[in-house]
Amino acid sequence: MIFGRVADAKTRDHRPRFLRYTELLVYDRPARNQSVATSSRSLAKGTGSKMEAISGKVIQNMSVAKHYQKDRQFGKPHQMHVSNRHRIHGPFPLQGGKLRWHSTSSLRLFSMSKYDGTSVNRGHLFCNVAPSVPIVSGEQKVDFMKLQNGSDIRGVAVDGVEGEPVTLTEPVTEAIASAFAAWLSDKKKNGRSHQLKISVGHDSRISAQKLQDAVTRGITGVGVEVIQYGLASTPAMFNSTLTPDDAASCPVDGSIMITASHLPFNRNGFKFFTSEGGLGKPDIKDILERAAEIHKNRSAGAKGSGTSASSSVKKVDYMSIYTSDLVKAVRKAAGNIEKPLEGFHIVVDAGNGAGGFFVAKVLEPLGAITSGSQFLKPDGLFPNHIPNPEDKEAMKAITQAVLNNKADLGIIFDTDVDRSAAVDFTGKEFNRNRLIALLSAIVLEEHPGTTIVTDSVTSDGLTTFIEQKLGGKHHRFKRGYKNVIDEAIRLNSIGEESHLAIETSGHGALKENHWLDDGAYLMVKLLNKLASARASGVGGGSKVLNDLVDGLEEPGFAAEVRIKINQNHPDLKGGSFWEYGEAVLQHLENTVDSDPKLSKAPVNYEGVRASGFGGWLLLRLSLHDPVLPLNLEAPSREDAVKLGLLVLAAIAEFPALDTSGLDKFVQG
Ligand SMILES: O=P(O)(O)OC[C@H]1O[C@H](O)[C@H](O)[C@@H](O)[C@@H]1O
Repeated sequence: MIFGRVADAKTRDHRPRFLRYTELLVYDRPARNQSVATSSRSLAKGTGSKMEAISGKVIQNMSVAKHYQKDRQFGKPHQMHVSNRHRIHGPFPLQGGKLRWHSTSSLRLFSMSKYDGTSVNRGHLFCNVAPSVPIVSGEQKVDFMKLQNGSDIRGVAVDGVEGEPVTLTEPVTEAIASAFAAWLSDKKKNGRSHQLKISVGHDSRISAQKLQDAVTRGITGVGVEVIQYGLASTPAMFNSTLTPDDAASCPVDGSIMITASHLPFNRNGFKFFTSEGGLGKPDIKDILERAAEIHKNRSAGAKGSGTSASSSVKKVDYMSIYTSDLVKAVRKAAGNIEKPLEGFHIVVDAGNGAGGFFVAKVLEPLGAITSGSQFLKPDGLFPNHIPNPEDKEAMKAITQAVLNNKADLGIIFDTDVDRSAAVDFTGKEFNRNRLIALLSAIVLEEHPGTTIVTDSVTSDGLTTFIEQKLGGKHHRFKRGYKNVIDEAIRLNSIGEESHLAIETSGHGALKENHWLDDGAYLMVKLLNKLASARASGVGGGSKVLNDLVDGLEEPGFAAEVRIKINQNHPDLKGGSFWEYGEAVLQHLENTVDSDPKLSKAPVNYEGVRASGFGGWLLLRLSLHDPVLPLNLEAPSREDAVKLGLLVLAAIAEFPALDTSGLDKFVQG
């Protein structure tokens, strides 16, 4: 039998306005107890027909015309249909523009994901429908370790982008989920009196449902209970391991969020939590090693997950529970007023990620006017802009919404709501250093003198602001939200009080909120300020927020240039890109030491940071990629170019570096 699937996709990552195409994936679907290989072979051998050519293959580059209405203002449904404008490589059962299929075969067309409110409502088109089964075909060797991305797991979950084959298949996902359950079971084996429970949630990606099903099979297959939250935010998932709630079976023992944050539509991944926080790199490595073993055994015919399912699956509307705490926090800050935001006009841009809940479940119950909010409906193709506060287009979109609606405040989230940024009533962004400055001002009012931990690419002006204006201490640490949070926890453990760990990327965590990395909670801190200022009679609406960052010196010019390391270049001499990058950094450090125009930062935790020409530069190794990101800030572009030229000269003797971006930058 043939099992086919059409996955909707975009031709270019993140670019909503480009042509979309649809791709047909054809898999052999073996009869019960029949191996894929057998099925495939007999199919090919038996008929010699058209089916032979497509047996077991993924047919790519099929362009299916469809009409798609942009969901610019929610409410407009997506439309899609298959027409006769097909460009197919290889035989395909189409006749007169309609899909025709072999009578003994089944074809399932997945239309674009369509969501409604907080519950996922996928539109599936079925032709000669047969129940889908876990796809186990074509899985050869899987390099599980390559799925590790720092403290997350990330992979390709949807076919459709050339050169990016699916790595997060359903069997791989099942194995990872089983491995997490096994890891958790080992961790909790002492003193446990109940059956383990794991909550599972996902963002708006088109592969969410498929992976949620596979994760559920993987967990229940090893006898652990699953509580599905459906569309959720990453911080809500962590919260479910902490906050008691009987109806929701909370706290759960562990939690899995299915997300790839702001990455392109075809990716997906997992974040794992216990009540101790997000799992770190060594835990992820452990889980992937276990998953590889499980997958190997299952592929070799050992009893698979799903077949031994013995535990239950429960569905819970957890976002309602989680958001009620956010609402309570704002009411409390305003002296228990029911609608403390009455009269404030606040627009939200969820970028079609998971953050749309903030309007109906947080702002509206608090009395805010939310008209003009945009892209609240989840759509895993991200048709409007990338849900990412670091993205210029995204920030432009929310800024425009604030100005068009004459709103008091704009709020923007990333896909899974662990990051956020805001825009003030004048259209100025509370993002990067300015967001950190604002949160620092709020936190330092509550905890005078406390240490603010930030990532490494924060500005000199921010340090001056935190230390001289606010009377706090700025601890500029490393890039990476987990690094920043862990450092703040470490400081507290050695007696240095810290209440805020925050990155320029919009990740931020507060001690008062269990060091939960929560974009929604960061915004709640701003709402608290608005509500409490008004409750205490301070006028001026949202200007109270602008006043808090008054005096922050902002650079005239800031840029990040990412310099790639060609891992296949002979100059690496068989070594790793990491070693090569370290050698580049050492060389730059020597150059800085001997250049009177530059002075090395006295305290620095990663890469090389130096001041010069009224600004600063930081060259460091990326956390994940064979890349050396260079950050430059200076009073003017001209000064930043001078810094760039010095770096360019220093790294010229490393031919494995692709300096084209930096060349372009210095040439203007
Ligand atoms: O080191 P880079 O490649 O610039 O990436 C750094 C970023 O990686 C991930 O996206 C993390 O979630 C961020 O916390 C971190 O800032």
